[in-house]
Amino acid sequence: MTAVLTVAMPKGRIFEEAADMLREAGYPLPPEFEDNRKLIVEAPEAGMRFILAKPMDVPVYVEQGVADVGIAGKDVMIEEERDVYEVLDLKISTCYLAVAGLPGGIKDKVAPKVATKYPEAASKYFREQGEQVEVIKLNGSIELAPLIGLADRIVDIVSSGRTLKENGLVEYEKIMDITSRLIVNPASYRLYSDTIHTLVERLRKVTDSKEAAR
Ligand SMILES: Nc1ncnc2c1ncn2[C@@H]1O[C@H](COP(=O)(O)OP(=O)(O)OP(=O)(O)O)[C@@H](O)[C@H]1O
Ligand SMILES: O=P(O)(O)OC[C@H]1O[C@H](OP(=O)(O)OP(=O)(O)O)[C@H](O)[C@@H]1O
Repeated sequence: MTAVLTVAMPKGRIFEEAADMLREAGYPLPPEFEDNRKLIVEAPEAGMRFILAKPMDVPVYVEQGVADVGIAGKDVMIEEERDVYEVLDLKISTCYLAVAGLPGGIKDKVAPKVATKYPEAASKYFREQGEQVEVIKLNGSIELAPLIGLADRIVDIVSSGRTLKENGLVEYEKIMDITSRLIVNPASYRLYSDTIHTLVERLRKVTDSKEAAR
């Protein structure tokens, strides 16, 4: 039997690309899907029910089992480390996580301050590099921190590189490439294995055909 899946969708940047991809995969979403402020949207023809969440919260809904599947950036996955299965790289919302700061930033400072929206990911990265840093958590406008002396470096997402450039900052090192992932609640994966398997395979076809067209 085909189950109705509850899907945790990230509001914001990823939303549109993810919705387009689901449509391409053959899941008809209502035309008003994109332009209302409802947080729960039924899509019976797709056999889905969507909950629209803050990107950072998507793995929480999926881990807790109130959503069967979800779409989350790899940045969110490494920051949150939730008990969910990451089953497919959707290859959308491409960007990367990097260390940046002022040009010629002091490299040999003891325990430099690092401002970031990703304290766990940043701490892990510097630990692996064998470098001691003091991590300062911010919620946005990360590029401000080195400009006003709050931090020596930042760990943040880079996409076009425009924000760094326009604020006179430079990239020191790339940490990792980021794309969005399809994630699944482990119990749902067992309970609704056929429906979830079909979803994964259909989405995989879309990513593969996009890859082939490149
Ligand atoms: N230039 C970018 N900046 C930030 N995130 C990006 C960028 N490009 C792609 N992404 C992806 O989009 C996700 C963030 O989306 P979005 O900016 O809508 O959410 P947010 O960070 O919670 O924003 P806000 O706090 O402003 O609501 C990230 O998890 C990342 O995977
Ligand atoms: O390389 P770019 O294309 O310039 O994109 C990167 C910028 O976009 C994000 O910020 P966002 O717009 O989400 O604002 P925020 O500062 O509120 O997080 C990110 O934190 C960078 O600041």
